[in-house]
Amino acid sequence: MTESSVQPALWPAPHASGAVDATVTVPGSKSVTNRALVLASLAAEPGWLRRPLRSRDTLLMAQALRAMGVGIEETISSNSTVAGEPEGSGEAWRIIPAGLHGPATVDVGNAGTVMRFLPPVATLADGPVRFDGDARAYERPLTGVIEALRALGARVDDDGRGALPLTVHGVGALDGGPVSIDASSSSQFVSALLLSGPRFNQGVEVRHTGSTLPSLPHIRMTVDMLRAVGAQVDEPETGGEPNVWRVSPSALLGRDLTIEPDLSNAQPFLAAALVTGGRVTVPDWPERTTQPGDALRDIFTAMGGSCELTEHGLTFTGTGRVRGIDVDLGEVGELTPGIAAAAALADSPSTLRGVAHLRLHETDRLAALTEEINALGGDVTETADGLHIRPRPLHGGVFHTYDDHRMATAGAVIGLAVKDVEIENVGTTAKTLPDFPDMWTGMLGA
Ligand SMILES: O=C(O)C1=C[C@@H](OP(=O)(O)O)[C@@H](O)[C@H](O)C1
Ligand SMILES: C=C(OP(=O)(O)O)C(=O)O
Repeated sequence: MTESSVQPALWPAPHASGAVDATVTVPGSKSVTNRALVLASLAAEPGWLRRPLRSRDTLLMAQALRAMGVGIEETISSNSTVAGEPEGSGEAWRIIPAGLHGPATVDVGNAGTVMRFLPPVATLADGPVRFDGDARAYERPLTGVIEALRALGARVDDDGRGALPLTVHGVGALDGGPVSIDASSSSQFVSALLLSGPRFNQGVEVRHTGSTLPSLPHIRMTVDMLRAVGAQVDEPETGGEPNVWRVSPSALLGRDLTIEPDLSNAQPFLAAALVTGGRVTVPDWPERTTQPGDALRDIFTAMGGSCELTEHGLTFTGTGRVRGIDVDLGEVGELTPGIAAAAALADSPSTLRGVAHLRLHETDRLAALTEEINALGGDVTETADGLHIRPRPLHGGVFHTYDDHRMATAGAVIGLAVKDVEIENVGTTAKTLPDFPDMWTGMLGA
Protein backbone atom coordinates (compact mmCIF):
# COMPACT_ATOMS: atom_id res chain seq x y z
CA MET A 1 0.00 0.00 0.00
CA THR A 2 1.29 3.46 -0.87
CA GLU A 3 0.39 6.88 0.46
CA SER A 4 0.68 10.38 -0.92
CA SER A 5 3.66 12.26 0.53
CA VAL A 6 1.52 15.32 1.27
CA GLN A 7 1.53 16.11 4.99
CA PRO A 8 -1.62 17.26 6.79
CA ALA A 9 -1.60 20.99 7.58
CA LEU A 10 -4.17 23.69 8.25
CA TRP A 11 -4.50 26.23 5.44
CA PRO A 12 -6.36 29.44 6.34
CA ALA A 13 -8.88 29.72 3.52
CA PRO A 14 -8.78 33.31 2.21
CA HIS A 15 -11.89 35.35 2.94
CA ALA A 16 -13.07 37.57 0.06
CA SER A 17 -13.30 41.19 1.08
CA GLY A 18 -15.42 42.01 -1.98
CA ALA A 19 -16.49 40.79 -5.39
CA VAL A 20 -13.86 38.67 -7.11
CA ASP A 21 -12.80 39.91 -10.56
CA ALA A 22 -10.22 37.66 -12.21
CA THR A 23 -9.14 35.66 -15.20
CA VAL A 24 -8.03 32.18 -14.20
CA THR A 25 -6.18 29.88 -16.58
CA VAL A 26 -7.07 26.32 -15.60
CA PRO A 27 -4.69 23.42 -16.38
CA GLY A 28 -5.62 20.47 -18.58
CA SER A 29 -8.39 17.97 -17.95
CA LYS A 30 -7.51 14.95 -15.84
CA SER A 31 -10.03 12.76 -17.63
CA VAL A 32 -8.88 13.79 -21.12
CA THR A 33 -5.16 13.57 -20.24
CA ASN A 34 -5.43 10.07 -18.79
CA ARG A 35 -7.53 8.76 -21.68
CA ALA A 36 -5.12 10.34 -24.16
CA LEU A 37 -2.15 8.72 -22.41
CA VAL A 38 -3.77 5.28 -22.65
CA LEU A 39 -4.86 5.65 -26.28
CA ALA A 40 -1.50 7.06 -27.38
CA SER A 41 0.27 4.16 -25.63
CA LEU A 42 -1.89 1.63 -27.49
CA ALA A 43 -1.41 3.34 -30.86
CA ALA A 44 0.57 1.99 -33.80
CA GLU A 45 2.70 5.15 -34.07
CA PRO A 46 4.00 7.95 -31.84
CA GLY A 47 1.77 10.84 -30.84
CA TRP A 48 1.76 14.15 -28.95
CA LEU A 49 -0.20 15.48 -26.01
CA ARG A 50 -0.05 19.24 -25.68
CA ARG A 51 -0.93 21.07 -22.49
CA PRO A 52 -1.34 17.80 -20.54
CA LEU A 53 -2.32 18.04 -16.91
CA ARG A 54 0.67 17.42 -14.62
CA SER A 55 -0.86 16.24 -11.36
CA ARG A 56 -0.68 13.20 -9.11
CA ASP A 57 -3.30 11.26 -11.14
CA THR A 58 -1.73 11.94 -14.53
CA LEU A 59 1.85 11.42 -13.38
CA LEU A 60 0.81 8.07 -11.89
CA MET A 61 -0.74 7.15 -15.25
CA ALA A 62 2.41 8.14 -17.12
CA GLN A 63 4.64 6.31 -14.65
CA ALA A 64 2.54 3.13 -14.97
CA LEU A 65 2.65 3.16 -18.76
CA ARG A 66 6.40 3.76 -18.67
CA ALA A 67 6.73 0.79 -16.30
CA MET A 68 5.09 -1.33 -19.03
CA GLY A 69 7.57 -0.07 -21.64
CA VAL A 70 5.90 2.97 -23.23
CA GLY A 71 8.18 5.93 -23.97
CA ILE A 72 6.81 9.20 -22.56
CA GLU A 73 9.08 12.19 -23.06
CA GLU A 74 8.17 15.46 -21.39
CA THR A 75 9.25 18.38 -23.56
CA ILE A 76 8.58 22.02 -24.23
CA SER A 77 7.01 21.75 -27.67
CA SER A 78 8.56 23.61 -30.57
CA ASN A 79 5.38 23.78 -32.62
CA SER A 80 2.62 24.73 -30.22
CA THR A 81 -0.81 24.44 -31.84
CA VAL A 82 -2.58 26.29 -29.07
CA ALA A 83 -4.38 29.40 -30.37
CA GLY A 84 -2.77 32.60 -29.18
CA GLU A 85 0.18 30.83 -27.59
CA PRO A 86 3.65 31.85 -28.78
CA GLU A 87 5.51 29.09 -30.60
CA GLY A 88 7.63 26.97 -28.35
CA SER A 89 5.90 27.89 -25.13
CA GLY A 90 3.64 24.88 -24.64
CA GLU A 91 4.46 21.87 -22.56
CA ALA A 92 3.99 18.68 -24.53
CA TRP A 93 4.44 14.97 -23.98
CA ARG A 94 5.69 12.77 -26.80
CA ILE A 95 4.27 9.26 -26.47
CA ILE A 96 6.20 6.45 -28.11
CA PRO A 97 4.23 3.20 -28.01
CA ALA A 98 6.11 -0.07 -27.63
CA GLY A 99 5.35 -3.74 -27.01
CA LEU A 100 3.97 -3.78 -23.48
CA HIS A 101 6.04 -5.61 -20.89
CA GLY A 102 5.67 -7.37 -17.60
CA PRO A 103 6.77 -7.93 -14.93
CA ALA A 104 5.84 -4.42 -13.93
CA THR A 105 4.33 -2.74 -10.90
CA VAL A 106 1.75 0.03 -11.01
CA ASP A 107 0.95 2.46 -8.21
CA VAL A 108 -2.59 3.69 -8.85
CA GLY A 109 -2.55 6.13 -5.91
CA ASN A 110 -6.26 6.89 -5.50
CA ALA A 111 -6.85 7.56 -9.18
CA GLY A 112 -10.02 5.92 -10.47
CA THR A 113 -8.79 6.36 -14.02
CA VAL A 114 -5.51 4.52 -13.32
CA MET A 115 -7.00 1.68 -11.26
CA ARG A 116 -9.78 1.04 -13.83
CA PHE A 117 -8.22 1.93 -17.21
CA LEU A 118 -4.92 0.05 -16.81
CA PRO A 119 -5.83 -3.55 -15.89
CA PRO A 120 -7.27 -4.06 -19.42
CA VAL A 121 -4.06 -2.56 -20.88
CA ALA A 122 -2.02 -4.96 -18.71
CA THR A 123 -3.65 -7.99 -20.36
CA LEU A 124 -1.66 -6.98 -23.46
CA ALA A 125 1.69 -7.03 -21.61
CA ASP A 126 3.94 -10.05 -21.95
CA GLY A 127 4.13 -10.76 -18.21
CA PRO A 128 2.52 -10.05 -14.85
CA VAL A 129 1.56 -6.51 -13.87
CA ARG A 130 0.97 -5.91 -10.18
CA PHE A 131 -1.43 -3.11 -9.16
CA ASP A 132 -1.38 -1.44 -5.75
CA GLY A 133 -2.40 1.94 -4.38
CA ASP A 134 -3.55 4.09 -1.46
CA ALA A 135 -5.57 2.55 1.38
CA ARG A 136 -8.73 4.16 -0.04
CA ALA A 137 -8.08 2.59 -3.43
CA TYR A 138 -8.58 -0.85 -1.81
CA GLU A 139 -12.15 0.17 -0.99
CA ARG A 140 -13.13 1.59 -4.37
CA PRO A 141 -15.16 -0.68 -6.69
CA LEU A 142 -13.20 -2.65 -9.28
CA THR A 143 -15.20 -5.90 -9.56
CA GLY A 144 -16.73 -4.90 -12.88
CA VAL A 145 -13.31 -4.61 -14.51
CA ILE A 146 -11.80 -7.71 -12.86
CA GLU A 147 -14.72 -9.99 -13.69
CA ALA A 148 -15.04 -8.65 -17.22
CA LEU A 149 -11.36 -9.29 -17.91
CA ARG A 150 -11.69 -12.85 -16.63
CA ALA A 151 -14.76 -13.39 -18.83
CA LEU A 152 -12.78 -12.05 -21.80
CA GLY A 153 -9.97 -14.56 -21.24
CA ALA A 154 -7.50 -12.91 -18.82
CA ARG A 155 -5.97 -14.30 -15.64
CA VAL A 156 -6.36 -11.82 -12.79
CA ASP A 157 -5.33 -12.67 -9.22
CA ASP A 158 -6.87 -10.64 -6.43
CA ASP A 159 -7.51 -11.43 -2.80
CA GLY A 160 -11.10 -12.49 -3.50
CA ARG A 161 -12.71 -9.12 -2.75
CA GLY A 162 -12.81 -7.94 -6.36
CA ALA A 163 -10.59 -5.00 -5.47
CA LEU A 164 -6.97 -3.88 -5.21
CA PRO A 165 -4.29 -5.12 -4.78
CA LEU A 166 -4.23 -7.42 -7.79
CA THR A 167 -2.05 -8.90 -10.50
CA VAL A 168 -2.99 -9.13 -14.16
CA HIS A 169 -1.07 -11.95 -15.86
CA GLY A 170 -0.62 -10.49 -19.32
CA VAL A 171 0.22 -12.91 -22.15
CA GLY A 172 0.59 -10.34 -24.91
CA ALA A 173 -2.98 -10.55 -26.22
CA LEU A 174 -6.60 -10.95 -25.11
CA ASP A 175 -9.43 -12.70 -26.94
CA GLY A 176 -12.01 -10.03 -26.09
CA GLY A 177 -15.59 -10.30 -27.39
CA PRO A 178 -18.92 -9.83 -25.59
CA VAL A 179 -19.13 -9.21 -21.85
CA SER A 180 -21.83 -8.08 -19.39
CA ILE A 181 -21.05 -5.87 -16.42
CA ASP A 182 -22.87 -3.86 -13.79
CA ALA A 183 -21.32 -0.39 -14.00
CA SER A 184 -23.79 1.28 -11.63
CA SER A 185 -20.97 2.00 -9.16
CA SER A 186 -18.66 3.61 -11.75
CA SER A 187 -18.86 4.58 -15.42
CA GLN A 188 -15.11 3.99 -15.48
CA PHE A 189 -15.73 0.21 -15.79
CA VAL A 190 -17.27 0.81 -19.23
CA SER A 191 -14.63 3.34 -20.27
CA ALA A 192 -11.84 0.99 -19.17
CA LEU A 193 -12.99 -1.90 -21.35
CA LEU A 194 -13.71 0.32 -24.35
CA LEU A 195 -10.33 2.11 -24.28
CA SER A 196 -8.32 -1.11 -24.70
CA GLY A 197 -11.04 -2.77 -26.82
CA PRO A 198 -9.53 -2.02 -30.25
CA ARG A 199 -6.43 -3.99 -29.26
CA PHE A 200 -8.34 -7.13 -28.19
CA ASN A 201 -8.42 -9.89 -30.86
CA GLN A 202 -12.20 -9.67 -31.27
CA GLY A 203 -12.60 -6.12 -30.02
CA VAL A 204 -15.11 -5.82 -27.21
CA GLU A 205 -18.87 -5.60 -26.71
CA VAL A 206 -19.76 -4.22 -23.29
CA ARG A 207 -23.34 -4.65 -22.05
CA HIS A 208 -24.25 -2.71 -18.89
CA THR A 209 -26.80 -4.69 -16.87
CA GLY A 210 -27.24 -2.44 -13.82
CA SER A 211 -30.27 -0.25 -13.21
CA THR A 212 -28.37 3.05 -13.22
CA LEU A 213 -25.25 4.30 -14.96
CA PRO A 214 -23.48 7.39 -13.59
CA SER A 215 -21.32 9.92 -15.39
CA LEU A 216 -22.55 9.38 -18.96
CA PRO A 217 -20.55 12.36 -20.31
CA HIS A 218 -17.39 10.51 -19.29
CA ILE A 219 -18.46 7.51 -21.41
CA ARG A 220 -19.17 9.93 -24.30
CA MET A 221 -15.66 11.30 -23.78
CA THR A 222 -14.26 7.76 -24.12
CA VAL A 223 -16.26 7.11 -27.30
CA ASP A 224 -15.28 10.48 -28.85
CA MET A 225 -11.62 10.03 -28.07
CA LEU A 226 -11.61 6.45 -29.42
CA ARG A 227 -13.18 7.66 -32.66
CA ALA A 228 -10.64 10.46 -32.90
CA VAL A 229 -7.83 7.89 -33.02
CA GLY A 230 -9.55 5.84 -35.69
CA ALA A 231 -11.49 3.26 -33.66
CA GLN A 232 -14.90 2.08 -34.80
CA VAL A 233 -17.43 2.34 -31.98
CA ASP A 234 -21.16 1.49 -32.02
CA GLU A 235 -23.02 2.96 -29.06
CA PRO A 236 -26.50 3.77 -27.79
CA GLU A 237 -26.38 7.50 -28.53
CA THR A 238 -25.80 7.07 -32.25
CA GLY A 239 -28.48 4.48 -32.88
CA GLY A 240 -27.00 1.44 -31.13
CA GLU A 241 -28.74 -0.89 -28.69
CA PRO A 242 -29.39 0.75 -25.27
CA ASN A 243 -26.64 0.06 -22.72
CA VAL A 244 -24.39 -1.69 -25.25
CA TRP A 245 -21.08 -0.39 -26.63
CA ARG A 246 -19.10 -2.21 -29.34
CA VAL A 247 -15.51 -1.49 -30.32
CA SER A 248 -14.09 -3.27 -33.37
CA PRO A 249 -10.53 -4.56 -33.39
CA SER A 250 -8.23 -2.09 -35.17
CA ALA A 251 -4.90 -0.32 -35.07
CA LEU A 252 -5.01 3.14 -33.46
CA LEU A 253 -3.54 6.34 -34.89
CA GLY A 254 -0.95 8.41 -33.08
CA ARG A 255 -2.44 11.91 -32.89
CA ASP A 256 -1.42 15.42 -31.95
CA LEU A 257 -3.91 16.39 -29.28
CA THR A 258 -4.22 19.61 -27.30
CA ILE A 259 -5.84 18.91 -23.94
CA GLU A 260 -8.82 21.11 -22.94
CA PRO A 261 -8.76 22.91 -19.58
CA ASP A 262 -10.27 20.85 -16.75
CA LEU A 263 -13.78 22.26 -16.46
CA SER A 264 -14.44 20.47 -13.16
CA ASN A 265 -11.36 22.17 -11.77
CA ALA A 266 -12.70 25.48 -13.11
CA GLN A 267 -15.65 24.96 -10.77
CA PRO A 268 -14.28 26.53 -7.57
CA PHE A 269 -13.22 29.63 -9.52
CA LEU A 270 -16.64 30.03 -11.14
CA ALA A 271 -18.18 29.41 -7.72
CA ALA A 272 -16.08 32.29 -6.40
CA ALA A 273 -17.83 34.61 -8.85
CA LEU A 274 -21.19 33.15 -7.85
CA VAL A 275 -20.79 33.48 -4.08
CA THR A 276 -19.06 36.90 -4.07
CA GLY A 277 -21.19 38.50 -6.80
CA GLY A 278 -18.03 38.86 -8.86
CA ARG A 279 -16.77 37.94 -12.30
CA VAL A 280 -14.37 35.17 -13.34
CA THR A 281 -13.18 34.35 -16.85
CA VAL A 282 -11.75 30.94 -17.70
CA PRO A 283 -9.82 31.17 -21.01
CA ASP A 284 -9.93 28.37 -23.61
CA TRP A 285 -13.33 27.06 -22.44
CA PRO A 286 -14.18 24.68 -25.33
CA GLU A 287 -17.19 25.47 -27.51
CA ARG A 288 -18.02 21.80 -27.67
CA THR A 289 -16.90 19.26 -25.09
CA THR A 290 -17.85 16.00 -23.41
CA GLN A 291 -16.53 17.22 -20.04
CA PRO A 292 -19.21 17.20 -17.32
CA GLY A 293 -17.96 20.57 -16.08
CA ASP A 294 -19.67 22.21 -19.06
CA ALA A 295 -22.95 21.64 -17.16
CA LEU A 296 -21.80 24.36 -14.73
CA ARG A 297 -22.92 26.95 -17.25
CA ASP A 298 -26.54 25.89 -16.61
CA ILE A 299 -26.23 24.85 -12.97
CA PHE A 300 -24.51 27.99 -11.70
CA THR A 301 -26.76 30.18 -13.87
CA ALA A 302 -29.76 28.52 -12.21
CA MET A 303 -28.16 29.30 -8.83
CA GLY A 304 -27.89 33.01 -9.70
CA GLY A 305 -25.74 34.82 -12.23
CA SER A 306 -25.07 34.56 -15.90
CA CYS A 307 -22.40 33.33 -18.23
CA GLU A 308 -21.08 34.24 -21.60
CA LEU A 309 -18.88 32.17 -23.87
CA THR A 310 -16.72 34.35 -26.15
CA GLU A 311 -13.35 34.07 -27.86
CA HIS A 312 -11.82 35.11 -24.51
CA GLY A 313 -13.30 32.09 -22.74
CA LEU A 314 -16.20 31.58 -20.37
CA THR A 315 -17.08 34.53 -18.17
CA PHE A 316 -19.36 33.85 -15.23
CA THR A 317 -20.83 36.82 -13.42
CA GLY A 318 -22.56 36.49 -10.06
CA THR A 319 -25.22 38.80 -8.69
CA GLY A 320 -24.34 38.48 -5.03
CA ARG A 321 -27.45 36.41 -4.47
CA VAL A 322 -27.11 32.59 -4.49
CA ARG A 323 -30.29 30.57 -4.99
CA GLY A 324 -30.82 26.99 -3.86
CA ILE A 325 -31.28 24.32 -6.52
CA ASP A 326 -33.03 20.96 -6.94
CA VAL A 327 -30.93 19.00 -9.38
CA ASP A 328 -30.05 15.47 -10.46
CA LEU A 329 -26.25 15.30 -10.61
CA GLY A 330 -26.03 11.64 -11.70
CA GLU A 331 -24.34 12.57 -14.99
CA VAL A 332 -21.98 15.07 -13.41
CA GLY A 333 -21.30 13.61 -9.97
CA GLU A 334 -17.80 15.02 -9.65
CA LEU A 335 -19.34 18.52 -9.51
CA THR A 336 -21.27 17.71 -6.32
CA PRO A 337 -18.83 19.00 -3.67
CA GLY A 338 -18.54 22.43 -5.32
CA ILE A 339 -22.30 22.69 -5.83
CA ALA A 340 -22.90 21.66 -2.20
CA ALA A 341 -20.53 24.39 -1.04
CA ALA A 342 -22.38 27.07 -3.03
CA ALA A 343 -25.73 25.64 -1.86
CA ALA A 344 -24.64 25.98 1.78
CA LEU A 345 -24.26 29.73 1.10
CA ALA A 346 -27.57 30.13 -0.76
CA ASP A 347 -30.73 31.89 0.38
CA SER A 348 -32.99 28.85 -0.10
CA PRO A 349 -32.68 25.07 0.35
CA SER A 350 -31.19 22.68 -2.19
CA THR A 351 -31.66 19.02 -3.02
CA LEU A 352 -28.85 17.25 -4.85
CA ARG A 353 -29.96 13.87 -6.25
CA GLY A 354 -28.68 10.91 -8.28
CA VAL A 355 -25.26 10.65 -6.64
CA ALA A 356 -25.36 7.63 -4.30
CA HIS A 357 -22.20 6.34 -6.00
CA LEU A 358 -20.24 9.27 -4.53
CA ARG A 359 -20.05 7.24 -1.31
CA LEU A 360 -17.32 5.25 -3.09
CA HIS A 361 -15.32 8.14 -4.55
CA GLU A 362 -12.05 9.53 -3.08
CA THR A 363 -13.94 9.47 0.21
CA ASP A 364 -17.62 9.00 1.07
CA ARG A 365 -18.41 12.45 -0.32
CA LEU A 366 -22.00 12.55 0.94
CA ALA A 367 -20.93 11.80 4.52
CA ALA A 368 -17.92 14.13 4.31
CA LEU A 369 -19.89 17.11 2.97
CA THR A 370 -22.60 16.60 5.59
CA GLU A 371 -20.11 16.35 8.44
CA GLU A 372 -17.95 19.30 7.42
CA ILE A 373 -20.67 21.78 6.45
CA ASN A 374 -22.58 20.92 9.63
CA ALA A 375 -19.42 21.39 11.72
CA LEU A 376 -19.41 25.02 10.51
CA GLY A 377 -23.03 25.45 11.65
CA GLY A 378 -24.78 24.18 8.51
CA ASP A 379 -27.83 21.97 8.20
CA VAL A 380 -27.18 19.18 5.71
CA THR A 381 -28.77 15.74 5.72
CA GLU A 382 -27.94 12.75 3.60
CA THR A 383 -30.64 11.11 1.52
CA ALA A 384 -30.51 7.69 -0.13
CA ASP A 385 -28.98 9.24 -3.25
CA GLY A 386 -27.80 12.71 -2.34
CA LEU A 387 -28.04 15.67 0.00
CA HIS A 388 -30.61 18.10 1.40
CA ILE A 389 -28.91 21.41 2.18
CA ARG A 390 -30.72 24.05 4.22
CA PRO A 391 -28.55 27.18 4.38
CA ARG A 392 -27.74 28.52 7.86
CA PRO A 393 -25.36 31.26 8.98
CA LEU A 394 -21.98 29.52 9.04
CA HIS A 395 -18.99 30.14 11.31
CA GLY A 396 -15.27 29.43 11.07
CA GLY A 397 -13.60 26.16 11.95
CA VAL A 398 -11.51 23.34 10.52
CA PHE A 399 -12.82 21.86 7.25
CA HIS A 400 -11.49 18.28 7.00
CA THR A 401 -10.76 16.98 3.51
CA TYR A 402 -10.38 13.17 3.85
CA ASP A 403 -7.65 13.11 1.15
CA ASP A 404 -10.25 14.37 -1.33
CA HIS A 405 -9.19 17.18 -3.67
CA ARG A 406 -12.78 18.25 -4.25
CA MET A 407 -13.46 18.51 -0.50
CA ALA A 408 -10.52 20.93 -0.25
CA THR A 409 -11.74 23.14 -3.09
CA ALA A 410 -15.32 23.04 -1.70
CA GLY A 411 -14.03 24.21 1.68
CA ALA A 412 -12.15 27.06 -0.01
CA VAL A 413 -15.39 28.25 -1.66
CA ILE A 414 -17.11 28.36 1.75
CA GLY A 415 -14.08 30.17 3.18
CA LEU A 416 -14.60 33.03 0.70
CA ALA A 417 -17.89 33.88 2.43
CA VAL A 418 -17.21 32.65 5.97
CA LYS A 419 -14.34 34.01 8.06
CA ASP A 420 -11.76 31.78 9.77
CA VAL A 421 -12.27 28.56 7.81
CA GLU A 422 -9.13 26.41 7.85
CA ILE A 423 -8.69 23.66 5.28
CA GLU A 424 -6.97 20.55 6.52
CA ASN A 425 -4.42 19.16 4.02
CA VAL A 426 -5.08 21.51 1.14
CA GLY A 427 -2.15 19.73 -0.52
CA THR A 428 -4.56 16.93 -1.40
CA THR A 429 -5.60 19.12 -4.36
CA ALA A 430 -2.38 17.82 -5.99
CA LYS A 431 -4.47 14.86 -7.18
CA THR A 432 -5.73 16.99 -10.06
CA LEU A 433 -4.72 20.64 -9.39
CA PRO A 434 -1.31 20.96 -7.70
CA ASP A 435 -1.25 24.77 -7.94
CA PHE A 436 -4.65 25.28 -6.34
CA PRO A 437 -3.59 27.31 -3.25
CA ASP A 438 -1.52 29.75 -5.38
CA MET A 439 -4.21 29.98 -8.06
CA TRP A 440 -6.77 30.76 -5.36
CA THR A 441 -4.79 33.52 -3.71
CA GLY A 442 -3.85 34.81 -7.18
CA MET A 443 -7.53 35.03 -8.09
CA LEU A 444 -8.10 37.14 -4.98
CA GLY A 445 -5.25 39.44 -5.96
CA ALA A 446 -3.22 38.50 -2.88
O1 LIG B 1 -13.87 8.52 -16.50
C1 LIG B 1 -13.52 9.52 -15.86
O2 LIG B 1 -12.56 10.24 -16.20
C2 LIG B 1 -14.30 9.87 -14.66
C3 LIG B 1 -15.54 9.30 -14.47
C4 LIG B 1 -16.35 9.59 -13.27
O3 LIG B 1 -16.24 8.46 -12.43
P1 LIG B 1 -17.51 7.65 -11.81
O4 LIG B 1 -18.34 7.18 -12.94
O5 LIG B 1 -16.86 6.58 -11.01
O6 LIG B 1 -18.23 8.67 -10.97
C5 LIG B 1 -15.87 10.83 -12.53
O7 LIG B 1 -16.52 10.95 -11.30
C6 LIG B 1 -14.37 10.80 -12.35
O8 LIG B 1 -13.94 11.94 -11.68
C7 LIG B 1 -13.69 10.80 -13.70
C1 LIG C 1 -14.12 10.88 -8.66
C2 LIG C 1 -13.01 11.51 -9.04
O1 LIG C 1 -11.84 10.94 -9.42
P1 LIG C 1 -11.41 9.46 -9.88
O2 LIG C 1 -10.89 9.62 -11.28
O3 LIG C 1 -10.35 9.04 -8.92
O4 LIG C 1 -12.63 8.57 -9.84
C3 LIG C 1 -12.95 13.00 -9.09
O5 LIG C 1 -11.96 13.53 -9.63
O6 LIG C 1 -13.89 13.68 -8.61
